[in-house]
Amino acid sequence: MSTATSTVDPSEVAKFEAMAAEWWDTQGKFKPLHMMNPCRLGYITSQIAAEFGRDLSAKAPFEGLRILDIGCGGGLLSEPMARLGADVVGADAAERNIPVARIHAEQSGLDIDYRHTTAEALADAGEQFDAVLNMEVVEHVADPLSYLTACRTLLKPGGLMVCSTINRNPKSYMMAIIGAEHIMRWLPKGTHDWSKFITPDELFDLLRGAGLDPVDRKGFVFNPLGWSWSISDKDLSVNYVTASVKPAGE
Ligand SMILES: C[S@@+](CC[C@H](N)C(=O)[O-])C[C@H]1O[C@@H](n2cnc3c(N)ncnc32)[C@H](O)[C@@H]1O
Ligand SMILES: [Mg+2]
Repeated sequence: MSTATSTVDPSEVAKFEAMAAEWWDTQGKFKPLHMMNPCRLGYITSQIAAEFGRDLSAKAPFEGLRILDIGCGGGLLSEPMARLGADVVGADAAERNIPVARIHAEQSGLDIDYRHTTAEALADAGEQFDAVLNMEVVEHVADPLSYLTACRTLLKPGGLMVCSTINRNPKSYMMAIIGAEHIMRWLPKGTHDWSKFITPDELFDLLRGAGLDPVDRKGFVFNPLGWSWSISDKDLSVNYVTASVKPAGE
């Protein structure tokens, strides 16, 4: 890895190094992310289309857009962005994720630039993007404000960041830790540290502190009857997502 690694929490990254081989196993440790994917992709694509005036029914609606998937894991979000025509960089602090993501993209006939690096190192190198996907990462970093500030630097003026994480309250402890790790055993015990979860108001404050304008927030809600996820305007009690923009002219 290149230069600064200040916002990387090595113990958090080690958890993902240990699970790297399982990224594309829909029944494996990343089952919750696979189950969430249609729902979160609906949100991400509609936010990007709205910000950049794109028609999602077009053949390659994101053509000409440069998108960074920071904390890309195995590329569960990078791949659909590339399919929509975007020029995608996927970056992750866990080295073992990168070959897993690369091989899967190759097998899928997709050209994605996967790199073992950090937001800080990309920012130091002067890289800039139209959109940054920052999904389920901020609860795993050492210093959320510095990390989000690096992510802001990575956006072009007028660029969009979509950032999701997990709320911090008794219900999120029951659902994301007791439910997902201990009862369903979707994730290894200890994957999430409840104290690192962030409330939506705290995340909006952090985003503003990083110099971004938060413009939207929605909940991702798991429905155990339909075994599916949906978007909610009101229920941000466990999983949620935000959209924010870098002011133009900066
Ligand atoms: C829960 S996974 C989310 C993966 C992907 N964003 C998704 O939603 O499908 C979190 C990922 O963030 C990575 N990560 C953790 N800390 C990071 C950091 N400081 N910089 C970049 N990636 C990081 C981990 O290695 C892991 O792949
Ligand atoms: Mg997480």
